[in-house]
Amino acid sequence: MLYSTLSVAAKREAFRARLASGELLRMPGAFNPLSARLIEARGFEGVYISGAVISADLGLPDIGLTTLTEVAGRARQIARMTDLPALVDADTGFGEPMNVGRTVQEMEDAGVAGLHIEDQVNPKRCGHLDGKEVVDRDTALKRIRAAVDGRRDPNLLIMARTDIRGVEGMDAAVTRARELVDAGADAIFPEAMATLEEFEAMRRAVDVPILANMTEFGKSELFTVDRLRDAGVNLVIWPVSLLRLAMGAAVRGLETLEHEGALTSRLGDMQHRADLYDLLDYEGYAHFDEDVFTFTVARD
Ligand SMILES: C[C@](O)(C(=O)O)[C@H](CC(=O)O)C(=O)O
Ligand SMILES: [Mg+2]
Repeated sequence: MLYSTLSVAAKREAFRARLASGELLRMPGAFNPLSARLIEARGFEGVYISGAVISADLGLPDIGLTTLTEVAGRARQIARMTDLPALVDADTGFGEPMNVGRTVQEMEDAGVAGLHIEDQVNPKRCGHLDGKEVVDRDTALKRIRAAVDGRRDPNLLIMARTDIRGVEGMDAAVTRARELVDAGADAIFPEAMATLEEFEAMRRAVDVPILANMTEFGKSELFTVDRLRDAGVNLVIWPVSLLRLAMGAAVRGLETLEHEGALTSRLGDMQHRADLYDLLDYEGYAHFDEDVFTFTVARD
């Protein structure tokens, strides 16, 4: 009922512990608070909060148009709805290194377990598109140092994302990843790795957890969880996948409505009302009503 039953501190601690255990944590992207509930109910280990999804949800492209306030607000709505740890996409940190410090504090207050900050120039773009640019080494490291300085809860996971692979190649990516770890990053998100061998090279390069981005229609081949685990990956995200699936279903549903004038033939594709109510814990609210509001007042 209502929000997560765990405190934010407990979620961060659990996230750190699971990462330290070496298991591979699967974190599908929640496109809204309700889908975070579904991810938890299906037994996944975490929830990813994607910048691309937040932008798309607002009808905007993912080119740095969203503000810190919008992203932190959505992160709060999603993170509070689940007992799972949430990892949020903080893009380039929303400004200069000083802003990055503030971004970290806002995200801490929003209740996420971790966030990632990337080394793209502003305005950023999707990491799987051509023509992106990265900042110089100094600026990239300053962003991470500012993030670490801004953090108040040592259990908040600060992940550095590097986009340099798609710009300067794999050697540069390995060097940048090592430098980001030296600057204080707790984990590395090597963006747009093309092959499993590239993930393995990144695995050998740093001794902190690494993340694999299994976004569709991008630069990376889509590897299974088992193959990523064997390559030594610690976290995997499918950032936009649930939104893509839901939008794909919406397109097909609208087509049916156009052609058939009713959605009867699509009922099997829909989440049943009963399943929605389970997810929302309607029953818990009903009991609450009974226990709290159904009482008799004695008159004498
Ligand atoms: C992970 C990502 O940063 C996101 O915002 O979800 C995107 C995903 C995408 O656009 O497919 C990315 O840059 O990879
Ligand atoms: Mg993003």
